[in-house]
Amino acid sequence: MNATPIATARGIVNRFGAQEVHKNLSLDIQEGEILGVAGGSGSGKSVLLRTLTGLHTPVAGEVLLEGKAVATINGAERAALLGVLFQQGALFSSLTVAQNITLPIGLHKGLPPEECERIAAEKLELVGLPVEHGKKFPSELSGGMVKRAAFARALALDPRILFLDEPTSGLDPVSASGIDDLILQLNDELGITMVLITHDLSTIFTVCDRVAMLVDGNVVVDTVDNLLESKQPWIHEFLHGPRAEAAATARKATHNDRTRKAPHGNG
Ligand SMILES: Nc1ncnc2c1ncn2[C@@H]1O[C@H](COP(=O)(O)OP(=O)(O)OP(=O)(O)O)[C@@H](O)[C@H]1O
Repeated sequence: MNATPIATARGIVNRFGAQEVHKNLSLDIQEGEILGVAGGSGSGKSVLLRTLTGLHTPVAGEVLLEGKAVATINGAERAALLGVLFQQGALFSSLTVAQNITLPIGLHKGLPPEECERIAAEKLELVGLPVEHGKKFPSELSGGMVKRAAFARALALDPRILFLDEPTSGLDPVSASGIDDLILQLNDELGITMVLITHDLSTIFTVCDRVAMLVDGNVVVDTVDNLLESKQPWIHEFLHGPRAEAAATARKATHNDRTRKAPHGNG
C-alpha cells in the first residue's frame, strides 16, 4: 500500500479546439520519488507540467498538492511548496545570477538584503557553482552553468517538489550528466520530489525511479524495468530503439554503483 501521494492528478482533460491532449488522465506522485515524464512531440508533457503546477486550468479534473486543490493554494504557499525549472532556465538577463536567485525570496519572504545574499550563496554552493558566479549575468555563463543557476533559483524557497522541463536539453553529454548527478544529489540529500520532463534516455535510465509515459492522451506510469516489458508500440520503440541501448548499459553500471531507494508502484 502506497503512502499518501504528495501530488495527485485526477481525471484531467485538456483540450485545445478539437484537439484533445489529455483524455481523463490520472497520476499519483509519491513523496521523495524522481518521476520522469516522457512522450512523443505534442503528446502533452508541457501542458501536464503546467496543469500540475497550477499554471494551466484543465477543462476537467483536479490536481491536489499535499491533498489541497492547486487552484486554492495562494502564491506564497505555492512558491514554498513547488519550484519550477523552465527549459531555457528563464533567468532574467538584466539581473545578476544572485539577483535572480534572491528575487523569489524577496517577493515571498520579504527578508532583508543580507539574509537574501546569504541564501543566494548557500544555493549557489548547493548546485555546485562558485559563489563569485553570483555577480555574473546569465549571458556570462555556459549552458550548464545557466541550468545550475536556474536550479539555485528554483530552490530559493526550499520547495518540496521540483518540476523540471527538459533539464538536460541543449547540453553536451558531460554537462548533461552533471545535471543528472545534481538531480540525484538534491533528491538524496534534501528529499525533494522531482518531476522531470525529459527525452533524454540517459536521464530516464539512470535517474528516474518511475516514468510517466504519455500515450494517446493518457498515461502509463511504471518503473523503467516494467516499462521495458511494455508491448505498447510507442513505449517499446522509445525504450528499445538504438539510442536506448547505450543508455541501458550506462544504467547497469549506475545501478551497481548506487543503491536507489525502492521504487514506488502506482497500482
Ligand atoms: N495554449 C495552447 N493553445 C493551443 N494549443 C496548445 C496550447 N498549449 C499546447 N497546445 C497544443 O497541445 C499539444 C501538446 O502540447 P505540449 O507542449 O504539452 O506538447 P509536448 O509533449 O510538451 O511536446 P514537445 O515534446 O514537442 O515539447 C500540442 O499539439 C500543442 O500545440
